[in-house]
Amino acid sequence: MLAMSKAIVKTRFAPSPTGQLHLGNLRTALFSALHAWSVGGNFLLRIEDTDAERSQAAYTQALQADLHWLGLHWQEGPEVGGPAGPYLQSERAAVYAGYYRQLRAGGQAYPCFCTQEQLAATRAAQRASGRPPRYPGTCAHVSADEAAARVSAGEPHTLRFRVPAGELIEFDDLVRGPQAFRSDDIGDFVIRRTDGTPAFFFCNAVDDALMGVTHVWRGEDHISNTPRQLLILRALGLREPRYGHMALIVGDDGAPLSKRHGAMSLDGLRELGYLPLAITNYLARLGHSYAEDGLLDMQALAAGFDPARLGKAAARFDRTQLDHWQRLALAATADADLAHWAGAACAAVPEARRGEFLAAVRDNVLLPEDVRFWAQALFAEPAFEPAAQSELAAAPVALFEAALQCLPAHDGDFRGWTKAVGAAAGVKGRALFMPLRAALTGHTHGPEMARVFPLLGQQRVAQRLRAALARI
Ligand SMILES: Nc1ncnc2c1ncn2[C@@H]1O[C@H](COP(=O)(O)OP(=O)(O)OP(=O)(O)O)[C@@H](O)[C@H]1O
Ligand SMILES: [Zn+2]
Repeated sequence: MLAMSKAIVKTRFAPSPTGQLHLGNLRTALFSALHAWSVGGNFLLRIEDTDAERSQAAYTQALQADLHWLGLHWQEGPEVGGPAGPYLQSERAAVYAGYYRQLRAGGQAYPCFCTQEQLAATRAAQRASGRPPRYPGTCAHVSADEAAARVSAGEPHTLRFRVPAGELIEFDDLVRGPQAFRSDDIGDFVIRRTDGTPAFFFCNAVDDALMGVTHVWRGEDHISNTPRQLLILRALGLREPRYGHMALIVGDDGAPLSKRHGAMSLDGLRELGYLPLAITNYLARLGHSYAEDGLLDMQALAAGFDPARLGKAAARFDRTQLDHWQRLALAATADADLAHWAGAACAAVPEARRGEFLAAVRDNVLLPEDVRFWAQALFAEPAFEPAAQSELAAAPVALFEAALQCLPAHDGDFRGWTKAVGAAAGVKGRALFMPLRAALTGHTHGPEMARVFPLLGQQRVAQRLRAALARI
């Protein structure tokens, strides 16, 4: 019997290690991984570190740590290896050399000896006459002999791809549908820089093909690169992946998030205390819709992922939405894991009381800075907010006197205590609870008083009641 061969989906994330990853980069990584995993395929990581000046090994390490932290573990790439390595482009020069030779042998690439100054002058002249800047083909007709002589003489040169004339380059974008570009609008472009390093168009396209990537998900900043990359692949007879160009994530200023422009990095969000589950759930809903509104783990995010649900509109980074997912992610965090998350934010709380404290405030915090706020308010000096001050001012003195009197009989028992205080002072409901909350915490909102009360302890409660009396 003939076995049906089912093509395995392979997607990839191919960042340049030139800065800390931001949410724009990470959504691309997330959707790539989710697409592969949604159909039992593989997710590959490739490091595009060909720009020696801007690339740093520390960023390569950092981006791998970021991906692991989010749960985006790749099946092929650095650390795990695979059949198509190495996965750092800086280690693939020998692979590229063979393909450069192939293009040159077929006349599809040629050395260009134009200097930066010459190229700049040409561009300026083209702009001045209203034409789009494009390489005019100066070196395209240098004879093979002359070119060889100049190369052996050590004349600096790039390698350019010879773009065929009069072709229509078409592809069906996974997000944006059918696309068509005229080859006549594309000047012969550089595929190897003067220093011998590969240009993006070239190594990115060649590696996708050699690594067996079936679907390239990337930001729409790359869409105009795609026809060039298809030309290279067609010239080399390499397999073309499908391309999907997603709308970019923009910041508050409307500009796309970018490493260069110092977008808030994942590292920055982690420092603030955002949880990986909050970030993945937030990103998965940014430009993609799920039937499910609740928090989903990576497996469920993959199961519900459908490329057909990707939107075309640019998405704006929205902290309020992120906070919504942070709230859900925090609610899903076990009590035992909260102390680690809160870290130094609990410093004001005696170590033995931290578990109890975190259990009391967990529904009232989003980030460790909020934990710090309540640690201060409950265990150090509360900073009285104006609303709390007004509550104290409006409450009868008798209320606080009764509160002090009833205290010894109801240690740690908030319900019993407030019942007794209410009866003794003749107040109930809001008029009873608000002034007590204000006196004990300095605020008119916050964690459940039934939990705060035992946490404060009789002595501190008495102190604060006396302080309240002194204030009014
Ligand atoms: N603002 C953004 N929104 C969505 N995707 C983005 C955004 N910026 C970059 N990407 C995507 O992230 C992937 C990795 O890109 P790259 O490493 O070049 O990042 P970059 O932030 O564009 O860097 P740089 O600022 O150095 O150009 C690419 O697929 C790119 O399209
Ligand atoms: Zn030239």
